[in-house]
Amino acid sequence: MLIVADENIPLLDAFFQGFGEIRRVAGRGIDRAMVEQADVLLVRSVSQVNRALLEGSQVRFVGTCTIGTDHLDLEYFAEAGIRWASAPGCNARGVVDYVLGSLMALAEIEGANLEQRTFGVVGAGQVGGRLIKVLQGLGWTVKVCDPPRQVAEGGDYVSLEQIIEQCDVISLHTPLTRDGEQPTWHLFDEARLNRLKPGTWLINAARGPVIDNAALREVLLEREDLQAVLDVWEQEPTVDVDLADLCVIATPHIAGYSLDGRQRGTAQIYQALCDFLQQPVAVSLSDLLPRPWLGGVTLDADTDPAWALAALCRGVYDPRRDDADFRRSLVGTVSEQRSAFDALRKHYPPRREIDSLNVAIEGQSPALQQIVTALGATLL
Ligand SMILES: NC(=O)c1ccc[n+]([C@@H]2O[C@H](COP(=O)([O-])OP(=O)(O)OC[C@H]3O[C@@H](n4cnc5c(N)ncnc54)[C@H](O)[C@@H]3O)[C@@H](O)[C@H]2O)c1
Ligand SMILES: O=C(O)[C@H](O)[C@H](O)COP(=O)(O)O
Repeated sequence: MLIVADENIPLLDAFFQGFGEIRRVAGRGIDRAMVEQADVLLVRSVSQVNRALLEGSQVRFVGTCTIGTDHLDLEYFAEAGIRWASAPGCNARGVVDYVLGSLMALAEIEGANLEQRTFGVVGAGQVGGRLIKVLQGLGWTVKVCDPPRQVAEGGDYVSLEQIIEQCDVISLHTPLTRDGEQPTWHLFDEARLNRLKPGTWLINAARGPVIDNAALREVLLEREDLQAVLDVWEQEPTVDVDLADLCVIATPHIAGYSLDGRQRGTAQIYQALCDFLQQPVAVSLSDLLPRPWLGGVTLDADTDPAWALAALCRGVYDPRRDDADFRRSLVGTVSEQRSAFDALRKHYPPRREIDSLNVAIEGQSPALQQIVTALGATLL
């Protein structure tokens, strides 16, 4: 069996060498000739997998080691009888850590009290759902917009217009969709961006085109009160440098790049391939993932809860280092910037998720206990 795989998929050998030959290719440059003889194609989000790539090949299984599936032509797969799998939720916690780290940075930069803000989460799936749980666990006010879930399940949801009118912080966690009842392409267009409440913080760690980037650039130029955090960009790996300059935090699509999340993505696709081939699962991620290394922290019961919250979140992940590296890369020609975008991602340093963190509290402090539990760190 020939497996053609994006070279940036971690643990390829550990999971897949038992199946046959693994041929590594650059994900962004995958072409027909590379996949023609492949039985299995393993990708990440940078490869467009569609009829133009696969027609005439012998590929029967496509696995994307990512949450997002907007780079896959699922209609064509159904028509061609190609089985596919993605990795739902694999790096959702990494994105939550990114959002929390961004909130802590913004609170510091703006001198804002997070407890007094109203949070809006748009998209309550794997990522948004986890984020909502953390924010509610902290006792903060959260409004949620998810029309597909509202229709399917009912529940306590608000409209997008209510989010825009009522929220001080808006975090986007929808898939990128162009069709259907609730398409998200340019969900935040010029009109909606202009209606944001004064002082709104807008965070996009979903997919770039969920926000009209050109419109956002114009609105940010006009409205200095708004703060934007962007991890994803409309024309990745090309970035609108003027827009990046106007963002308070700008990063090269690394929100979900926790070590755990990336390796979990590979493990989920390995399991899906075993299922497709009707083979037993023989390799386990827990045997491969390095032991948690964030270590332990001891908090005195007198520690100020707001300080503890910021310190714990920043200890896990502070996006300002990635922001600085990214801004340094936005020089030279467009082609150099595109290469730098991919290089920052390819050589991304290992980052652990918050459950690697053990927190002990010396003395009795229900407020600190609530914070540690809400964040998902391990309370000793
Ligand atoms: N930046 C990163 O590194 C990174 C990492 C992981 C995931 N992502 C992206 O984050 C997004 C969310 O991922 P997920 O795993 O939570 O997806 P998910 O499919 O689990 O959840 C998405 C939710 O959005 C809702 N939704 C769909 N259309 C909507 C609309 N018009 N308005 C409001 N809600 C809508 C769905 O009902 C669903 O509940 C995806 O775009 C994914 O590709 C980015
Ligand atoms: O969809 C996802 O899982 C994330 O956006 C993921 O982090 C994308 O990473 P990439 O496939 O571009 O390496």
